[in-house]
Amino acid sequence: MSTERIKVFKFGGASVKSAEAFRNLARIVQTHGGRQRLLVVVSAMGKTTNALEALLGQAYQQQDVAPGLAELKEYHLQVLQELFPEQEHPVHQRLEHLFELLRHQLQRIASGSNFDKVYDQTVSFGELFSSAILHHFLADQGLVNHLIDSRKYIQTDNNWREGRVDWTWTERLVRRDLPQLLQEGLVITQGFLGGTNNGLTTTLGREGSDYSAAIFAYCLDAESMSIWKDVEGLLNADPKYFPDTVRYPEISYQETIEMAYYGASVIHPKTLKPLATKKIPLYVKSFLNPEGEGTQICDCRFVVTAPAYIIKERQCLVSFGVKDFTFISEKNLGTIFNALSELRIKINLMQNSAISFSICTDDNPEKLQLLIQTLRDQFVIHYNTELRLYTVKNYDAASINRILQGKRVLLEQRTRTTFQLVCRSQDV
Ligand SMILES: Nc1ncnc2c1ncn2[C@@H]1O[C@H](COP(=O)(O)OP(=O)(O)O)[C@@H](O)[C@H]1O
Ligand SMILES: N[C@@H](CC(=O)OP(=O)(O)O)C(=O)O
Repeated sequence: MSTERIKVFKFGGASVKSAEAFRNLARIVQTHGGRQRLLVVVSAMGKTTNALEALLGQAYQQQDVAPGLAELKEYHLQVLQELFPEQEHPVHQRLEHLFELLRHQLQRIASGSNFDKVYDQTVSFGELFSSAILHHFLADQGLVNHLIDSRKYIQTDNNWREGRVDWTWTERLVRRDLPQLLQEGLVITQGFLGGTNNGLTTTLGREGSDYSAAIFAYCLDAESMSIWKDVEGLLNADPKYFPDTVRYPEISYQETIEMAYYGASVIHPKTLKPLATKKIPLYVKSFLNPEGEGTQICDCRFVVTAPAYIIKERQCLVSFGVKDFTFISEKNLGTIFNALSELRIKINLMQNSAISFSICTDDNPEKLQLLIQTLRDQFVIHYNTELRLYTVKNYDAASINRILQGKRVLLEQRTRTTFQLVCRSQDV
């Protein structure tokens, strides 16, 4: 069966946050997608994943989850009520059932259990809710669609909260079933979720639905993938921080991978590799202005039109000093890197001097305490939190001046193309 003309659309939390958002999504599918050969990947509604994380935290500490659960259910039921006013509609029963499963799941959580494993079994409900709603809503709009369970297709190991994809199995399963289903109509599935070979749920990392869509696009040799966002495309900065952004009409995979790596939250960093491998173009489009040109990310030569500004919030700067006035040696560095790798702590920036070594990393208090416990006998460790990491790609004098203005710099680094600095979050 030919898989040539399949397209993949991904809709994030913002594009399914309300009943009106679901209606808008259906219009986009009708106008820009079509009735067949389109795979739609959907994230949890609005901030549902955050709400589920909070519920999980309460359940883990044996606190009462009832009020939070009721609030989350109420949010979903309100949207449901607007989209499906008739009470006999099967979607109502389906959502009731899913919320009952979630309630049981939260009840079962024991305080000593493997937190990361339980996380995946719990936080995954957001996408199960949204995909069930979308499946029924599109069907009611006359858009024939199959709802598939992405946990049965995206196969991962049990690296909880950041499942590593088994590409061979995933490709085999996707190619076995989906081309046929895609000939018959649309296929709807959940972003963010994977499954292990013994039937447990995994997740692919926060905001990982872009990556899910790219995995399906890769396995189906898709013609293109489009991610529908609340911005006009890939911009040179996050408009939530910068009032004067410009859109890149076309940009290379390489440039975008680097932006995502440095923290441009518009695209999950793992998304680009599968697409670049098969040269599948990625369109970043606005669900608020679907006719807009958006951005095409492809195998092109990028001509720099504006420096890119990237901000990573909630950073922590940790410095390791030797205790005996000897220098930081390769052996010392080896010890530090081993501990970081064991604890899965990612380095966002690093720098060494004669007697100390510093890293900038995402602020995670639990992991930081474990790191200190592991290394405190060998190093003097100091840390600062509530920091921000700024990166300017393709910088010039004006962009550096702009970033430096009003900041007390804790650490600064530059290469030929990239300027980075760490400063306090309150220095704006
Ligand atoms: N360089 C950038 N270009 C466009 N948007 C950006 C950029 N950097 C960060 N963003 C932010 O990404 C947001 C969209 O991504 P995200 O919230 O993850 O979407 P969704 O969850 O709906 O998929 C925008 O609202 C914007 O604030
Ligand atoms: N719902 C998950 C996965 C995701 O990708 O969401 P979004 O597309 O809304 O960023 C999260 O919030 O992490």
